[in-house]
Amino acid sequence: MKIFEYMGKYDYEQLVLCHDEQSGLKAIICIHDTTLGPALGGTRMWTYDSEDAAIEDALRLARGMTYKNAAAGLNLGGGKTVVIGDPKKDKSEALFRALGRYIQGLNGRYITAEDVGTTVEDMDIIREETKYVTGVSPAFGSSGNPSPVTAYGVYKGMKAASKVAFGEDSLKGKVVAVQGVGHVAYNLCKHLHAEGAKLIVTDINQANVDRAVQEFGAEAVSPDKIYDVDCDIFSPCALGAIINDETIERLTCKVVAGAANNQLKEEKHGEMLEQKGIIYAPDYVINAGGVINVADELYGYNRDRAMKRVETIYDNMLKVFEIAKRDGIPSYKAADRMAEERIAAMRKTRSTFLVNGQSILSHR
Ligand SMILES: NC(=O)c1ccc[n+]([C@@H]2O[C@H](COP(=O)([O-])OP(=O)(O)OC[C@H]3O[C@@H](n4cnc5c(N)ncnc54)[C@H](O)[C@@H]3O)[C@@H](O)[C@H]2O)c1
Ligand SMILES: CC(C)C[C@H](N)C(=O)O
Repeated sequence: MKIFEYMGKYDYEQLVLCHDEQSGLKAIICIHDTTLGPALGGTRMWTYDSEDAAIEDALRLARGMTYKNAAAGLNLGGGKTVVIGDPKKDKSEALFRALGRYIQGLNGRYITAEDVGTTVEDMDIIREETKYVTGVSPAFGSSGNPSPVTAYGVYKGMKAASKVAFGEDSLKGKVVAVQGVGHVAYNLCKHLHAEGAKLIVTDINQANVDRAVQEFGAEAVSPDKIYDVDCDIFSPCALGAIINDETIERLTCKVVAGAANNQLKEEKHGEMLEQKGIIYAPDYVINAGGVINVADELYGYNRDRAMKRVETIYDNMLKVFEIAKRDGIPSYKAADRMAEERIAAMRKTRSTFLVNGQSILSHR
C-alpha cells in the first residue's frame, strides 16, 4: 500500500510500527488527529492476512475514533493500535508490557483501551508500563469492561432512531434482529428484552446463541439467514462491512442500529439505505458509550457522570437526523458533518496565541 499517499488523503498525523523480537510483538499504533486532544482508541488483536491489511485496519480504525470522539463531544483525538496475532494463542504478559512501553514512549499523545481481541486483564498488564491506558480493572479505580456501557448507549441510540422511524421510542413489541450476541449485544439484548422487544439472534458461537435463547426467549437463526428475517430493526453487533450491495436488498427492517464499527462497506451503502427508506443510526455515534466511559477515567472515574454522558447518545442521534433532514443528506454524512464541524471550529480556536503554552492573561 502507498502509506504516505493514504495518510495524505485523510490527513493522518503519525504511524508507529512496534517490534519486540523476544515477546513476538508486532504492533501498529496509528494517531489520526489530535486537534481535540490526545488520541484515544482501543487495541485490536487479530490475525491479519498480511501486514498491509493490518496497517490499513489501524489507519481506518484510528480515523473512525477521531470521528467517534468528536461526535461524542469528547476532548479527545482519534487513534488505534493493532496487534498482529491470535488473541487465543499469542497473548503473553511480555507482549502487552512491550506494547505498554511503546505507548509510554508516545508520552500521552495516544491513550489505549480494549477493542476486539483484548480484555480488561490485558489493559491491567499494559498499565504496569504506562499511565496512558484506560478500561483498566475497577480495583485500580478504573471503569473496567466497556461493553455493558457501549450496550446501554446502543440501546438509547436505537430508541432515538425508532422515534424517527416509528414516531415513538418505545421498543415494546418491536422485532429486533441481532447479528452477533457477544459482549456488547448480550447486554443490549438484556435492555431490549426488559422493554418487551422480541429478539431474533444469530452468532457463529453456538454458546452465545443458546444463552440468548434461554435468558431472553430469543428466536435463533443461522448466520446466513439474519438478513432475511422479518423485523423492525436490524442490529449489527459483530462485524464491519455487513451493509453492502448484497445485504441491503435482503433487509426488511425500517431501522439499522447496532454496535459494530464500520458497518457500511462503502459510503454509497449509506445512500442506498436512505433510498430504501431505512433509518441508519451511524455506527460511531451509537456505539460511543464505551469510549465515553473509559474517557471518564482521565478525570478520575465517576460512574454516574459517565452514564449521564452516555445518555446523551439519544439526543446526539436525534441531532444527526435533524442535520440530515436540514441539509438533505443521508444520516452517515450528517454524522461526519457534525464531527468535522466541531474539529474545524476547535482547530480555529486553538490558533489563539499562547505564551509558553499559557494564556496571556496568566502573565498579567
Ligand atoms: N466492546 C465495546 O465496548 C465496543 C465499543 C464500540 C464498538 N464495538 C464493536 O461492536 C462489535 C461487537 O463487539 P463485542 O465487544 O461485543 O465483540 P465480541 O467479539 O464479544 O462479539 C462479537 C460476536 O459476533 C460473533 N460473530 C462473529 N462473526 C459473526 C458472523 N459472521 N455472524 C454472526 N456472528 C458473528 C462472535 O462470535 C461474537 O459472539 C465489534 O464490531 C466492535 O468493534 C465494541
Ligand atoms: C476505547 C474503546 C472502549 C473503544 C472501543 N473499542 C470502540 O471501538 O469504540
